[in-house]
Amino acid sequence: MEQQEIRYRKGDTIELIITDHAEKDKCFGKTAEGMGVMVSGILAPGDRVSAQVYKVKQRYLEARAIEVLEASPDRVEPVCPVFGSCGGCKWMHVSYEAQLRYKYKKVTDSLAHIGGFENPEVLPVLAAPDALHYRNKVEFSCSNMRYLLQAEIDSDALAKPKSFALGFHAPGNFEKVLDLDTCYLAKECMNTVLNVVRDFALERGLAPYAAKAHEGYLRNLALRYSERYDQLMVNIVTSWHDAALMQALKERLEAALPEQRMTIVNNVTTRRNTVATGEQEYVISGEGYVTERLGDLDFRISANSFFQTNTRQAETLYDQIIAVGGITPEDTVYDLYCGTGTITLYLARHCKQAIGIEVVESAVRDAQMNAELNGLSNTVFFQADLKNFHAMQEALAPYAKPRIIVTDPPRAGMHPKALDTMLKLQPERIVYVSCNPDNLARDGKEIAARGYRMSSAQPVDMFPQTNHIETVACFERVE
Ligand SMILES: C[S@@+](CC[C@H](N)C(=O)[O-])C[C@H]1O[C@@H](n2cnc3c(N)ncnc32)[C@H](O)[C@@H]1O
Repeated sequence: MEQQEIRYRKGDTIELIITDHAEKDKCFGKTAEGMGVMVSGILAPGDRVSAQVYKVKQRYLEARAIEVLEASPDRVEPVCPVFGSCGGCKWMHVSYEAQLRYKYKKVTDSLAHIGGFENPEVLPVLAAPDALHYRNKVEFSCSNMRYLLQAEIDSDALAKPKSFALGFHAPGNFEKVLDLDTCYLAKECMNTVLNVVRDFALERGLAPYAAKAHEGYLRNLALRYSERYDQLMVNIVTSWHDAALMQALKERLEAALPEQRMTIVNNVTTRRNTVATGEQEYVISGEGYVTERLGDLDFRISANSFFQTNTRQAETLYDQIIAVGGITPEDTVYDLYCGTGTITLYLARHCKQAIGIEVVESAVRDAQMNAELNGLSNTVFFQADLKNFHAMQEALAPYAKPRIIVTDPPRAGMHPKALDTMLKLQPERIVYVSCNPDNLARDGKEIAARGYRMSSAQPVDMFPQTNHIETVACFERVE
């Protein structure tokens, strides 16, 4: 008898097995009849779930998970009680071993399917030594609209005021903030500060920032921690400066953390956006920056400087770059998208000349200062948009041609013009550091088409409990 085709309709409840991760925090699944489904929900490959269809496409369905009927063996109990409501961690519901497996698969799949690399040889992911409390920087937001947890909505009992929250933005919501007392990715001293600042703000009746109305005083609490020197930076971002209030808060923080080396700064901004950078900075106590050590280099990090957020894995990542770069003392090396020059300085210890290029002016200033701090005089930094890399050749002419180019672009990958100019320089080796496997694969495809062979791809896990993965890919010129 001929099998009857099943017709799916919007609103149908279906049952399916989750097979893989998909784009934008969704998962792929398949019904028993073999129909592909893109499902949203906190899911893991191996889960059997029921879901409600909300879109019927010609070749697949889109659905929202209703219930996990049978849990994947990868699942574990998340340590954070607000996991799922907070957008910070995406994969706390699966074991760390499973997270590494998923990340490995993501890099391999992207290189194969987008990059066209046949059976790409991807090395096992270098796991982070700490799966929790690894972040050296956390930015909390303050809002007059507290995001309510489902349990609170269901019970109608509000344990805290609705009109004040200090924590993380609810996923996809620029106004509402989930009030937190503990972030499991932050250091313990950061959580202490979070609670001291909240208590202080509530006691004093400080007005939380209202994003839509663009009013209120307290906007963000940005914290940085230097592991090597045990220094904490507390950056209170407000809409105006109130010296007496800052003094009182300083005393409160020092009383709560009497042993902690601490610097307190107040960044003031009148901008509409919710980014935690100020137009003006007031140093309330200490030096106004922290110093961190990577390898045998010191880096001075001020409130608004970029620095890798996982210190221990940053060292692993940079060691990988040196290991695959094959750099000799005669080499000139370019470091494209150099940020505050951390990679450039790492490279400078091994080569004759290291040249960093970066668009953000303050980052270039930090890079120059850090080169001085470490006595590395064989570095040069250019402030430029790499979209115009081709127009920089005259400025670069006094320096030797680079044998090796390191590139560490933002998530979007390299601008096509920057990629083209880099390939026209024909370095012997390109070390591509990427935080986005899809764009690494896209750019890697072009690099391979222009006469290079991908000789290694090493994923490094900088962000446990999230779906992010960093990869160091090495390309060698063959033609
Ligand atoms: C992933 S970060 C790399 C930072 C640095 N390599 C490190 O490890 O600390 C990317 C950097 O690219 C810079 N950037 C973004 N777009 C750029 C552009 N068009 N031209 C030059 N630099 C750019 C950003 O400011 C940022 O510092």
